[in-house]
Amino acid sequence: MASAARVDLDGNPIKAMTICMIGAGGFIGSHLCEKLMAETPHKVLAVDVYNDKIKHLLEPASLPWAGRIQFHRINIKNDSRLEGLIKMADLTINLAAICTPADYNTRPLDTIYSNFIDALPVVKYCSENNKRLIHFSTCEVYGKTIGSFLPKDSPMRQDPAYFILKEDASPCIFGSIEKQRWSYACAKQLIERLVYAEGAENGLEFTIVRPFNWIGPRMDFIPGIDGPSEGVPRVLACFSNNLLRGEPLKLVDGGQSQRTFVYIKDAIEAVLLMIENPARANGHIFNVGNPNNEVTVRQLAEMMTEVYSKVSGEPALEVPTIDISSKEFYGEGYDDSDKRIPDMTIINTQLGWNPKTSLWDLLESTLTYQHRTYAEAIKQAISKPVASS
Ligand SMILES: NC(=O)c1ccc[n+]([C@@H]2O[C@H](COP(=O)([O-])OP(=O)(O)OC[C@H]3O[C@@H](n4cnc5c(N)ncnc54)[C@H](O)[C@@H]3O)[C@@H](O)[C@H]2O)c1
Ligand SMILES: O=c1ccn([C@@H]2O[C@H](COP(=O)(O)OP(=O)(O)O[C@H]3OC[C@](O)(CO)[C@H]3O)[C@@H](O)[C@H]2O)c(=O)[nH]1
Repeated sequence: MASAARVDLDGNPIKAMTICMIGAGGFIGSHLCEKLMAETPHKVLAVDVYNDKIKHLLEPASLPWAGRIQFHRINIKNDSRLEGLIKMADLTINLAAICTPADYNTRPLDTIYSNFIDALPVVKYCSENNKRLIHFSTCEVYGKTIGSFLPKDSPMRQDPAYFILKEDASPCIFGSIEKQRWSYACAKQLIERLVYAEGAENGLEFTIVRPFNWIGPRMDFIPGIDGPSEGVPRVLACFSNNLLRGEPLKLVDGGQSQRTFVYIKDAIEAVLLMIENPARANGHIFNVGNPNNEVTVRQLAEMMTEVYSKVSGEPALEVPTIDISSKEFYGEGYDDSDKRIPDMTIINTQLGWNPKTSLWDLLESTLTYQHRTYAEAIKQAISKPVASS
């Protein structure tokens, strides 16, 4: 429950605020709403087109935080109520986006509109009404590392200067225009530049968040269960789906790309610090990730296989992985980030935040959730006879 004497990092009392959270019904939004309801006195105006992932916070009316969270079913593309909600709030957090890589090269227009055009009014209303904005960008704005352009056997590839991603120093390196994978990163980069320029020219109080592969319960969907059968979610849900169905995990282009994964609950702590410490967070761009949790995608698949066997009690598959080309898996125009290690200096200095949870531990709690939530539904779906046409 909310404690009476909450203070910020400088020892000042934290005043209760109203937060307009756009995209509140998604993966990150649902965890942020949960945290705000359970541990703070703040009010949330939760904006989204869906609310399935926050239903447990909205009903029943007897919940301890009833009255502090209100759901507004609004598509921000075309709804005049948005400006009113931003005006009512002290802070706006924009999470709304198309952010699944399978969409970037197959629906590049929707991706660019969602990540740039649809975010424009949010920035404009915040700027015009002198309202603070926390905008969610992505680690994908870094694109590829400088090191990836060096010869494979170059010793410079081991030098952190060629791969650590630093908010105020690293360049944004994308592929050619035909590689439409980069439509998302490019749209996110341009909206970051716009937010930054609004800060510089018009005094907008802003914070930009660059999440580095946050994972945990409620991420995306399991195809054919709570999402389209042919849909392709992000890697955690793809691999969870394979494990639940007892089929090999598909390694795109050999699973050689590297990622650092951070537990959603650790990352939400960082966002709460930003919310409650405006003087330390305003004007900054923050990497939020866990540099200690780096693996190749192949290693992730192997670890998830082992953890899933432990939490489900089922034996691991004899052939746990199969290789698939990116063209076959994602289609024409896919490309990839080779490696993503966040520099943590800025978030450390400004907010004193550090991630805590190891990859093994976060996979254990997440796959326990996946098994409890989906195993029975998958069993039933598999045993159902396919309708003849
Ligand atoms: N999860 C990660 O690791 C990660 C990594 C990098 C960046 N991000 C960024 O963080 C943000 C949230 O990501 P997430 O993982 O929670 O994604 P998500 O897809 O689970 O959540 C996005 C939410 O926005 C809503 N939304 C989209 N368009 C909308 C519209 N026009 N009007 C109203 N609502 C709309 C969706 O319905 C969804 O609930 C995104 O901006 C994403 O680019 C996330
Ligand atoms: O079945 C699969 C699915 C994916 N891969 C490969 O895994 C890597 C990671 O994929 P994913 O988590 O889906 O996405 P990215 O990390 O590439 O991009 C995301 O990062 C942040 C964000 O902005 C939002 O979450 C988004 O763009 C990748 O190499 C896939 O090819 C696989 O092998 N098998």
